[in-house]
Amino acid sequence: MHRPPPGQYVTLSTADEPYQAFVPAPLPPVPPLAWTPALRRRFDDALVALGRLDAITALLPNAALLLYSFVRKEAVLSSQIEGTQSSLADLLLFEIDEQPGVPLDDAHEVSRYVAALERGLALLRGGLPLCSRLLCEMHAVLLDHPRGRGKAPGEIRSSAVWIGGSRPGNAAFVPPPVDALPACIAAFERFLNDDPEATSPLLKAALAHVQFQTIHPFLDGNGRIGRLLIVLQLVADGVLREPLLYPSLFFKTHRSLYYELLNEVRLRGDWERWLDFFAEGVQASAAQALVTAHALLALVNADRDRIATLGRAASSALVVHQALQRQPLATSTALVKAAGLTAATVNKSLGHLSALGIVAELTQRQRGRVFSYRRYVELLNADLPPAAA
Ligand SMILES: Nc1ncnc2c1ncn2[C@@H]1O[C@H](COP(=O)(O)OP(=O)(O)OP(=O)(O)O)[C@@H](O)[C@H]1O
Repeated sequence: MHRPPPGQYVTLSTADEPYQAFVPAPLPPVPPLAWTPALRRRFDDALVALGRLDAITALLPNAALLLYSFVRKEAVLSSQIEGTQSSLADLLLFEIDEQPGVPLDDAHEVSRYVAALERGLALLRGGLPLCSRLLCEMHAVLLDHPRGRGKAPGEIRSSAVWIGGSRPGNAAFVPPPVDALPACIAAFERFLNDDPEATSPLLKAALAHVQFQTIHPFLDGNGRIGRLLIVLQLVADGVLREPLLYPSLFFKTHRSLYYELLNEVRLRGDWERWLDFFAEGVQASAAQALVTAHALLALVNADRDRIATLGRAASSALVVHQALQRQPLATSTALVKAAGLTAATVNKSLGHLSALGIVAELTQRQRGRVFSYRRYVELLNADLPPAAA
């Protein structure tokens, strides 16, 4: 549906060149959304898929261990949209201080995405509502790496930004000027917290994502903070108990449509096409996460059964196996720490797990050996695009 642009253009200029910046009107959209039966259906399907995904955290005892890897997978994908080349294995290697196959900065940058999500979750669980303070704190963590430090980490921008083009005058889109930011952000915070009216969580996440990108409150990292906000908000609103959803694969796969639909909202007030795309993305991501979760849990259960045949050695090997689910690439030192067993016991267990074909040693070194829970990592990589595999 086409409407007038949901906001106002203001004319500004740099070096005598005029340009127009867009200041979005507060959410929710006016006039109200056109809920066609097809769009309702999309939202229903997405909510059902989210419910199924959420259920695994309650129903399956090992599901909490999935979180570690799922969060990292989302970090890799979201950061690839931004242009980093780090793969999941690179990130896991970086985290254990092993040299990844890509520039260290890339892996470092991706690791900050994981840390930013953890920071946001901790603040949320500590009682802070979704607000600009929380987003700024996450942003400070996200940009805490060599390339990010010059881009005002943790601060609302104090200069103009533009998207597409070499200057505001030839940009595809110029977000609100600095002096309009406080009012835009205050209205955005109110919307996230159901003021002036409650909005159902999935619709809120969809509308908020566009609004956040349109406001572009930071100098850099808006895409990643905006994608993190989707998952955080679903957690804040009780749709998911844990951030198990990774929507960035969908956005990455359909990146030009993603950008086009963000534009269509601003240019023509066409929220409905965006909502349809967003709900499809959430549904597809939740369904994919569920498939991956079941495959991982089936593998873990099958491997547990095989480990149980080890007899007396089984109990220590099961503890190491458990630690490997949290950290599917790990040094033996890290596994000693995680398992709470002696180095000798862990090394013996790793020997058993290698003999069973469950783990593989990657370095062929005597010291600082790195073990991979091979099939587990393969399954996590299964739906990643080739560049990330
Ligand atoms: N035409 C557009 N209108 C509004 N937002 C847009 C448009 N095109 C892109 N965007 C948003 O801007 C984000 C990029 O902003 P920014 O560079 O600050 O974020 P990033 O996290 O560093 O990069 P990326 O999103 O590419 O990972 C895109 O992810 C998208 O969400």
